[in-house]
Amino acid sequence: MNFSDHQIGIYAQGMFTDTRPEITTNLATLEEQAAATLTPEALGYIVASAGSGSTARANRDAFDAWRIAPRMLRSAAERDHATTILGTALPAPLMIAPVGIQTLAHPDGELATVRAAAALGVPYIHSTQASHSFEQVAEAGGDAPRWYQLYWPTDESVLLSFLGRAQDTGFTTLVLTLDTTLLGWRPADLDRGYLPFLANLGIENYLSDPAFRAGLEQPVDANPIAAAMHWAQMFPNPGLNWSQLAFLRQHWDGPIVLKGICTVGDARSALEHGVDGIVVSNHGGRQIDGARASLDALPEIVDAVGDRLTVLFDSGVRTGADMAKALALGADAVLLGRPFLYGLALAGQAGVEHVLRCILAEFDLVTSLSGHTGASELGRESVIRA
Ligand SMILES: Cc1cc2nc3c(=O)[nH]c(=O)nc-3n(C[C@H](O)[C@H](O)[C@H](O)COP(=O)(O)O)c2cc1C
Ligand SMILES: CCCCC(=O)C(=O)O
Repeated sequence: MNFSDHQIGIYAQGMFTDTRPEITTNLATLEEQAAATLTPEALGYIVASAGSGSTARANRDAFDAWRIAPRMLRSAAERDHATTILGTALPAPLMIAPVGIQTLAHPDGELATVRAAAALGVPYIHSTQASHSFEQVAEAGGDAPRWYQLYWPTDESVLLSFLGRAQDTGFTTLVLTLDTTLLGWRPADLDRGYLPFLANLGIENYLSDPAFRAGLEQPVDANPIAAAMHWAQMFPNPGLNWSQLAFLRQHWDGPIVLKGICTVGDARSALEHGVDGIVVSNHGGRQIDGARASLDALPEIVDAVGDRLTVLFDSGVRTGADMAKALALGADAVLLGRPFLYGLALAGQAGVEHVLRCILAEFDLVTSLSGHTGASELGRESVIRA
């Protein structure tokens, strides 16, 4: 795939038509454009962060504190960014972060996102909170690489049912999210008394689950509120602890990744507990207001475990240059969060594709212009503290 062709295509569109592209190519300001299409509730849920927003801001500040140190005259005509992460082939070290309830952004929700993933070969990670089921996404997704993100419910029959359905429908790697055993303090939602999974949005991934349904006194359709409350009772799991990972190993036949690691100590524990990878992440600042920036945690975690664990990264990635910085600081691949959701909000599948193509094209240009022939050449010498 030649990512920079996307740039030429955009210029050519300007040459042959007098219409403006409907979605901006400025990934840094995409949020403003998407905001205009979302309801206040959806906007608050998607964009706002925990508490005062200090961690979300810190995520961005951390990117600004690193600058790319470009090198010249290095023969970067032929470039190859392809890589393989835990057995999954990627055209470049980019994946789509797990995001719940995507129908909040667009009626096609996860179906649009997985189709965009298939069109570009960029992996899609299916949230436990998805508004479409494993089965619907597997059918829509064709040959898109697909992983599954688990929120560990306290009801063991539902947990086992999720793991079984995910494996039966071809999700290859399990991502266990650690940082959301309780929902963080989110004033934008609290002020409106708004929580999507209590807002009767039909979160099909669990509403369709046979084990979940077996625990209901009335069918979902007869009493949707009771169904939502049933989920609200099994979702919080603050008792989750390291010793339970052995149980996942027994019931998941494939790689396991822990998402939400922010310290060297936890990265070492992940290694000791025999998982295959981690995602250095603070959940986009949505959980602990005041937590450190995800990018600030990355280099020391890579130094401690990077040679023995796959280290993925998210929280704050907005542009191709951000992607290059995180890879330079040692991430094996980055997860794109809110930006793809903005593309989804603006134009469904086409919008997600647009955002993925833009970030990949910009990444290709930034790395090439700074003297690299591929993502694998990015290293600490590629960046410098501002
Ligand atoms: C609206 C929304 C919903 C999310 N839902 C999930 C989820 O279901 N599971 C999960 O592990 N992370 C979820 N996340 C967190 C993302 O996977 C990712 O960690 C985060 O978006 C990265 O931060 P960024 O968007 O600022 O780059 C969600 C994020 C957003 C914005
Ligand atoms: C209950 C959490 C649902 C999705 C999520 O992870 C988020 O909103 O950040």
